[in-house]
Amino acid sequence: MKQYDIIVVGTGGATIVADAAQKKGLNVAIIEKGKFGGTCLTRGCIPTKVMVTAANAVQEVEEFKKIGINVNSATMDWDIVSKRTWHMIDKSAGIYDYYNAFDNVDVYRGAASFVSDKVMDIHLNDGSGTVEITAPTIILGTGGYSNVPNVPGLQEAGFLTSESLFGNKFPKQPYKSLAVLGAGPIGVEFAHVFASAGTNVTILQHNVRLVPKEDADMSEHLLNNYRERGINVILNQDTVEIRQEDGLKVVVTKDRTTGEVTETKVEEILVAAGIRPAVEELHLENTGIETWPKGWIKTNEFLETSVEGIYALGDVNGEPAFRHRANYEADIIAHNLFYATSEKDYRWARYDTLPKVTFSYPEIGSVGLTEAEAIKAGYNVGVGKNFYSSTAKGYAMGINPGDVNDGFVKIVVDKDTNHILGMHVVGPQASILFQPYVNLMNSGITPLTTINEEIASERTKRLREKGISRDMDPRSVITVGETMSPHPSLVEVIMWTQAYYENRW
Ligand SMILES: Cc1cc2nc3c(=O)[nH]c(=O)nc-3n(C[C@H](O)[C@H](O)[C@H](O)COP(=O)(O)OP(=O)(O)OC[C@H]3O[C@@H](n4cnc5c(N)ncnc54)[C@H](O)[C@@H]3O)c2cc1C
Ligand SMILES: NC(=O)c1ccc[n+]([C@@H]2O[C@H](COP(=O)([O-])OP(=O)(O)OC[C@H]3O[C@@H](n4cnc5c(N)ncnc54)[C@H](O)[C@@H]3O)[C@@H](O)[C@H]2O)c1
Repeated sequence: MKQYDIIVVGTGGATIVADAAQKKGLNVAIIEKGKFGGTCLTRGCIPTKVMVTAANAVQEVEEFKKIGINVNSATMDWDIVSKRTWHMIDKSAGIYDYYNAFDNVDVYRGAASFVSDKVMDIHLNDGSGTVEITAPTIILGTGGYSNVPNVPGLQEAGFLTSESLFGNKFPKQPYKSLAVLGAGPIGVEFAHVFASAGTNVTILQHNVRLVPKEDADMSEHLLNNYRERGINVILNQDTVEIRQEDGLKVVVTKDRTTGEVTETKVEEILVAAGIRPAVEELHLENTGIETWPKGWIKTNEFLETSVEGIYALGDVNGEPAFRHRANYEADIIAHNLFYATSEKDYRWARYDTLPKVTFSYPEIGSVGLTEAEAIKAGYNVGVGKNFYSSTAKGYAMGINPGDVNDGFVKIVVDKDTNHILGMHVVGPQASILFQPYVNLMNSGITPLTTINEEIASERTKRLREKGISRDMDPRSVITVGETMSPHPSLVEVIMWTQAYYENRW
């Protein structure tokens, strides 16, 4: 059995740990069963944002008239947008070559499973058999998959998920009509893309709101804008069955309150109903790794699992699923394993300053608690709102009070301390606007906060007992490097100067 210093499973965010280990000269095994680069590059953030950027341009042209620019309506050149999308997905091939070139790295194309706590079997993709390897340190960054609801007739009718859309079902031209099941970030982003490409889009959402994880005011503003531009949104629906009729697919849904039945006849169905963790193939039952009921791997603030030396990061340890969260967690693991100068210098994860962006049109950017969450948490909540139209720049952009696209900013404050609890923006460039608040909320003296107390190596117990804290000096370039910024957004242009300055990644 081949022995390594570290095994890294999955080539999304986990590659940050692999990079650090490689640079330290350790013997590294990287295992990937699918496309190198993981979800974000090959079927998630990057291809969707290439398409969303084109869709944004189509919508922005419509707004030019308001500021005195006469142009014809824009149309999307599907072939060019598709080529640009696949140009990014195909970058995956270079990642294998990159890692394979290092003498101290072995790259395995196959699915990893646990034989016991520190021993893994790799079922090689080429069918040549299995390889057994071991290491004292194992990093699990296996991500997640689309959750496909059990709806009668769905499998028979056929459907898309983000995996198959960016796989063998990528359309040669936009669909004539599309039903999107689910209106989290995936649903509303694809609805925007296809509606901008000329597809007749219907969103069928289970919840009473679009993007229900965001502040309710954001959902309402997005709903008004989607309906205004002709996207058919039907909320509060249970999907009852799918029928096939005249070569089309009929989605039968029922209002969860009134029971009213709606039939939506479309060319294609996109399922965007959340994700589940990629754990089945890992055979965690052969280890002491504990999971939550739906399979997410339990981790603590140091990203440790319940087996010492095994860490889990990114989508596989729970939601919300963001590539910048996976990167942040991987950076913490890499720091603690390879760069920390003493135990006092150890880093830990905090999630109250996690930035979130939904690349809908308009965009939504947020950090921290929603108004409802803050009230539920027992704070003495104060709220402030400001509309784009109240500023000179808003006027210059052609946004007037009362316009359906008059976006706004909502701040949620603890009135007892004046501390910012949350910041929410909906409107043009929302993905950029809220970042100063992420930096502010992430700075100051930060005490270690325990996550999942029962998961604790001896070192973790020691650090918790000591009650260490970290000085997040707001003027320090190191603090910038330890602050998350939403991916993929223009904020990264400024935030990542730190990474290049420090030669961090
Ligand atoms: C359509 C879509 C759009 C998105 N847009 C955004 C966005 O704009 N911004 C954002 O921040 N996030 C976005 N996300 C979420 C983001 O893509 C994920 O949160 C992120 O990619 C997760 O990274 P990860 O490192 O946890 O896992 P992944 O990137 O999923 O990597 C896991 C890898 O592990 C491999 N693997 C799994 N099991 C095994 C095994 N047993 N053996 C070997 N290999 C294995 C998989 O093949 C995969 O390549 C989007 C997701 C989707 C689906
Ligand atoms: N911009 C971004 O950063 C970005 C983009 C896409 C995805 N992501 C992440 O990826 C993950 C998955 O995204 P998502 O949008 O699938 O998940 P989600 O869980 O946020 O949303 C799924 C939505 O589907 C609805 N739903 C569930 N079952 C349904 C059914 N049978 N019929 C109709 N509606 C149903 C739910 O009410 C929910 O609002 C999330 O964690 C998200 O944060 C992030």
